[in-house]
Amino acid sequence: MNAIDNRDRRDRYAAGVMKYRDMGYWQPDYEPKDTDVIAVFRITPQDGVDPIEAAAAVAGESSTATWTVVWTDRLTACDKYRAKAHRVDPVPGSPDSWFAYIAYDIDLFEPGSIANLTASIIGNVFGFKPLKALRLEDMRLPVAYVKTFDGPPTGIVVERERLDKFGRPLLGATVKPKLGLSGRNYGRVVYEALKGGLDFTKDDENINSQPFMHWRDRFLYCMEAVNRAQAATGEIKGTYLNVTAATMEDMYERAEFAKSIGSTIVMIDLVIGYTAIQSMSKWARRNDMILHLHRAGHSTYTRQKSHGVSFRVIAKWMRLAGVDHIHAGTVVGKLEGDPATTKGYYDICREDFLPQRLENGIFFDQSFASLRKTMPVASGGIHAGQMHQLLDLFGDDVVLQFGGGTIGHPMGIQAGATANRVALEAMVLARNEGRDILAEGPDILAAASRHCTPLRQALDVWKDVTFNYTSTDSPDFVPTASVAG
Ligand SMILES: O=C(COP(=O)(O)O)[C@H](O)[C@H](O)COP(=O)(O)O
Ligand SMILES: [Mg+2]
Repeated sequence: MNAIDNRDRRDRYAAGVMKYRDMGYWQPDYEPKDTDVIAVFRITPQDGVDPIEAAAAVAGESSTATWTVVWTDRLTACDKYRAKAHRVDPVPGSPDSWFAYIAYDIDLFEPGSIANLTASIIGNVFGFKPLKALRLEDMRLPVAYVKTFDGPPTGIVVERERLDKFGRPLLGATVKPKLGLSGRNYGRVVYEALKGGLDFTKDDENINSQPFMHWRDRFLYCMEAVNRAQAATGEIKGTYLNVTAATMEDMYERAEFAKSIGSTIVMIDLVIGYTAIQSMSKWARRNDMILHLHRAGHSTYTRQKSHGVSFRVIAKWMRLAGVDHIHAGTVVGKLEGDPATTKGYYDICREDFLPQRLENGIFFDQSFASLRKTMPVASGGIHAGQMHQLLDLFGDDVVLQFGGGTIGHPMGIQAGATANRVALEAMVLARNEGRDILAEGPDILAAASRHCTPLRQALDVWKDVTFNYTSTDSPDFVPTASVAG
């Protein structure tokens, strides 16, 4: 039944409770418009709940509906404003769950607001009783909507120009231990790591302004370290100063101070929320600063296939919201990261037009309408012995970040940084010479380590360290045939 039938039926607006599919939220013949937002959810209905009714309910509750018929619908262009579930496919290998496609008219969303988009799409529906679980797998964001966002303030191309570094991944390190260092000792770590060969160091997600180190101490000692390392090496260096704080006023104060003492980059955590992220993005754009986003907290809702929001959706939202860097996984390191799924995240950050790639979890063609590109960051339990795999997986436009894998080096932080820089340059050279770095990687590293003691020591300590566990979030292929309504 389509929306027109609904309007014509006298019983459509009789008071009482009616199935969502009968209220017009299931329209199997609906052809999404180019300007529609489309979401694909993985729905796991409660036992006995029809998947089509469940899909219609998600469409209803994420757009205009409530649990009972309301006559005030008739005061609106309700056919237009109702989200339309239009396709439901079984999830292969998972008999209890279904992929439901839902189209939303663009007029349902305020331009340029992730807060508004998410208040609809992930607002009420995740707690809906007829569903055991619900996951937002992917979204098609129409060009007309993408164009209402500013996107990354700096982007990959301009970041490289400011750094004057091209043709290789950038190298970074998260300062460790995460908590407890004084400002002066913290600055020492930054200096050693940058002097030894890294491009960036960074604050960890939970370093803000604690009793052991107030933020101004950290910023001042870090910038002294950056300036000294730049002078010593003749290269541009940076350190991501985490401005995450309790209020926007505090974050602006910290960001202004970072800029005033010469930092090129500031950092925020995902936990500050979408509106705060967009505000900091506007600030970074006005102030010619690179904005680094640490995705702290994301695994609470991205990691399980059956419930939550895929990180590929968060990555799309963050490119629109406008961050220059985003943590996107390592595949080989200590944290969750299926190779195919992770490739999808990297493509979202770096492509201007991303075609549907079901094997990478990408359900839709997606144009980014010339928004600048976000630099993905590979971080979490990586070391020099994996350099061939990292370069093969991620290519050049990535920051490879070795925290423990720099600071834990047996001969010290500078040696750890040198090991990573030499391993990277040896691998880039081998790749550029046309060698098969994946197959020959260990030999290439071993050869480079003959002339670089720090690299030899790094390989001796870490070369056998791997994190081989089953991924919790791999793509499920989607059949082309849909279930008839
Ligand atoms: O502190 C680290 C890594 O330190 P180390 O290099 O010592 O393991 C970061 O918080 C993680 O990368 C976050 O994870 P993700 O990057 O997946 O968001
Ligand atoms: Mg961390």
